[in-house]
Amino acid sequence: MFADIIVDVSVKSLDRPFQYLVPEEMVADAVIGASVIIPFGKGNREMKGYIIGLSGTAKYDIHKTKSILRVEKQGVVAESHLLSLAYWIKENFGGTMNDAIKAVMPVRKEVKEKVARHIIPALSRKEMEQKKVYFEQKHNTARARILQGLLEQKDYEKGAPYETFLHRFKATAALLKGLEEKGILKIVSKQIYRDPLSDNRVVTKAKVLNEEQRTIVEQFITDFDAGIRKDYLIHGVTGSGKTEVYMNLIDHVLQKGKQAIVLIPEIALTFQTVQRFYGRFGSKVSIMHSRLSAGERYDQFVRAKRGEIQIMIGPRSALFTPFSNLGLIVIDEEHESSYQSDSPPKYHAREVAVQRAKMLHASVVMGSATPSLEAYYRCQTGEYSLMTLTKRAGNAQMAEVEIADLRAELKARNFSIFSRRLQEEIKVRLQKREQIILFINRRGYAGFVSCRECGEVIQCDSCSVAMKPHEYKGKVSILKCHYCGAQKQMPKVCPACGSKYIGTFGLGTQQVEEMIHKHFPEARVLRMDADTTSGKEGHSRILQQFAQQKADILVGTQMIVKGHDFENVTLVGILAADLSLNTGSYRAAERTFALLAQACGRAGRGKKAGKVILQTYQPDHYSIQCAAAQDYKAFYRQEIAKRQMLQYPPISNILEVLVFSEKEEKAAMLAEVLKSKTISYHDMIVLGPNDAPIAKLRDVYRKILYIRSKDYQMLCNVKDHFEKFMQTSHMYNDCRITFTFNNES
Ligand SMILES: Nc1ncnc2c1ncn2[C@@H]1O[C@H](COP(=O)(O)OP(=O)(O)OP(=O)(O)O)[C@@H](O)[C@H]1O
Ligand SMILES: [Zn+2]
Ligand SMILES: [Zn+2]
Repeated sequence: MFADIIVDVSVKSLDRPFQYLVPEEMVADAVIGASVIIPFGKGNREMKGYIIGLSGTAKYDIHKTKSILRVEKQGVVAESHLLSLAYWIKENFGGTMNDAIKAVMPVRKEVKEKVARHIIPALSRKEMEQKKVYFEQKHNTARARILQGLLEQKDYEKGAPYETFLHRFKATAALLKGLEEKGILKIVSKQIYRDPLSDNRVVTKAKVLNEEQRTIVEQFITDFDAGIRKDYLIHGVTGSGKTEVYMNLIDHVLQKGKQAIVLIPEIALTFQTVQRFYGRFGSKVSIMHSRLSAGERYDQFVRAKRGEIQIMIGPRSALFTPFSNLGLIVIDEEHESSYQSDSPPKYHAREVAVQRAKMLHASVVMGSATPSLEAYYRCQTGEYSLMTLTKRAGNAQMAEVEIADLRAELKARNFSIFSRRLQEEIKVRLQKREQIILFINRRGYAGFVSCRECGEVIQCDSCSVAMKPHEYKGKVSILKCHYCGAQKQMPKVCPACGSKYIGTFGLGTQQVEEMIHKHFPEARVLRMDADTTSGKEGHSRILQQFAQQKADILVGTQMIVKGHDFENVTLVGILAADLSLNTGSYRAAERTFALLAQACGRAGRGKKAGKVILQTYQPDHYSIQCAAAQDYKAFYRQEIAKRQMLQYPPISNILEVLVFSEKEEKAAMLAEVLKSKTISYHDMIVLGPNDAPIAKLRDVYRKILYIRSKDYQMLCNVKDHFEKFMQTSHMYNDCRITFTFNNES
């Protein structure tokens, strides 16, 4: 037998299968997905590889075909469908096959499987009792004691650890072995897993669903039981009880003997969310997150593969949990940009989930209060099925939102970062001992030029995105569009109103904390940003303190708007709502709307009514207006029209090609060469090459090309074409390229 093997190196020139002979004694273990050690290259260096195919015929001279040295038995063998999925990822998102295999396989570095011995009864309880009495009558106290020990166990069938018998019941190895030989008990080896969920489980009962929730659950169940699998999108306003719906769907899928994966953004993976699933499903659930060690993560995959858990919760990577009978993939907060991988293969979890579900005849349920334009657009075209939750669950009302116009504050000579209305409201809440969240929109911090008097932002005339200031000798002199490369001089006065209050500015969390202490010295403040959350549990520690009402005000960046549920929060202040409108990305309006609508959704989730003050320099912008009205559909209509006009995704597709080299001329030259190769393709718009937004990183220069086409497959062809070129042209050996399709950030 012969095996096709991918070598474990992410080098483009080795990115093809190599054929090896499978020695007779390894045939049983050399299955597709197994990892193997092979002699590679002229020196026959021992390398690791993965079997991706098997066949009976040799492709090359059989006398020259080398043999596999050994099959690594430790570890999970990737399901063969996961390998097909890896291939699909490579084809659709770029990167090497090795990168893709790595993405779908659990890490197995530094893994030592812990094995412990366990004693289980080999007789029924009744027989065991009779045997015990028999030994007692024979005055064989040691044996009787051990049998008594087995009978005492809470769960008789499960027995107890070997050690327990040695210590508590004073057994000896010989004694236990003797009893095993007599067929009274069994000594088994069990693998010990690291379980990331602690045992302090609070059991939570399922809630009685409201009508909207029930409708969704019923529709899903009807489809599911009829064998219909679909990709659904639940558009449910903040606090509408989506999580409760997911749990009911999962419950049904589990009852049908299938398993479920729940994707949630890493940042939302707090004790709160996990506790809800754990409370409902107990030990059927496992989690995956970046703070687990490689070994712990690996263990979770092993448990899934052996059928010991039925639900896996985690970020992107949990998508590849090797369940044997997957029925459902839930993607919570579907709009989150963290679902796109930022290292090769730069796949999008939404697309991969849909593909994996298709391969396994499973359903996908996405949910969001602010769906991505992609997902909602696909509901319009009929690709996804739309389901909606229009009301907050359990009687809570949507918060009332007020816009505070910062231009007017400036006119009234209020130079504070808090508008007058926000100051009033903070005072009231502090008096009432209700809690406050102050949210600073730090996306796009200081990365654009705007007017403090009229709110005008300097934009590129042809791309409709904010232009990026470029510093020269510590001063901003020119502005550049990073899509098309257009340049403008830094204006001295505002082109719209003539004001001289024009420039770059931003706001930090620390600064806000200081201002609170100045304005409201009695307030207890918690700050949540990259500095305060660096520790292992920093994140959840702060949230927990706030939930226990140990502070009046929580100040933070985007990380505080994600899916948290604090019932005593009645005021949310959004300090610089429009900063993120100006990141220079075509997704800026979408990101801003989502961030603001989610932030508004944090207020008034309990019995008390909520209020939001949204401070902005651009009160008329549709992102701000629609977020304040918490009107997703109105936002979608305007945004999709803009995407249509400018041919941005989801109407069209954008392939971003990054070219890296330590020599700037070399990177620029390669980018030009690649651009020239696109001439043979039709209906394609190529922008650039330009400096990438980060033009130089760790002494490596980065040039960027944007290629737009309505036809995704055509962009994949271009990618293949570029990859082939890179493999064959030695001139650019010192350069590297990566691809990103329809960038999410
Ligand atoms: N049927 C119900 N009856 C009573 N309370 C409910 C019901 N469903 C959900 N809830 C409660 O409503 C609150 C909001 O629910 P949940 O967090 O699931 O909403 P969500 O849609 O996920 O919100 P977000 O998108 O803002 O994170 C929770 O406290 C939840 O326990
Ligand atoms: Zn102006
Ligand atoms: Zn431009």
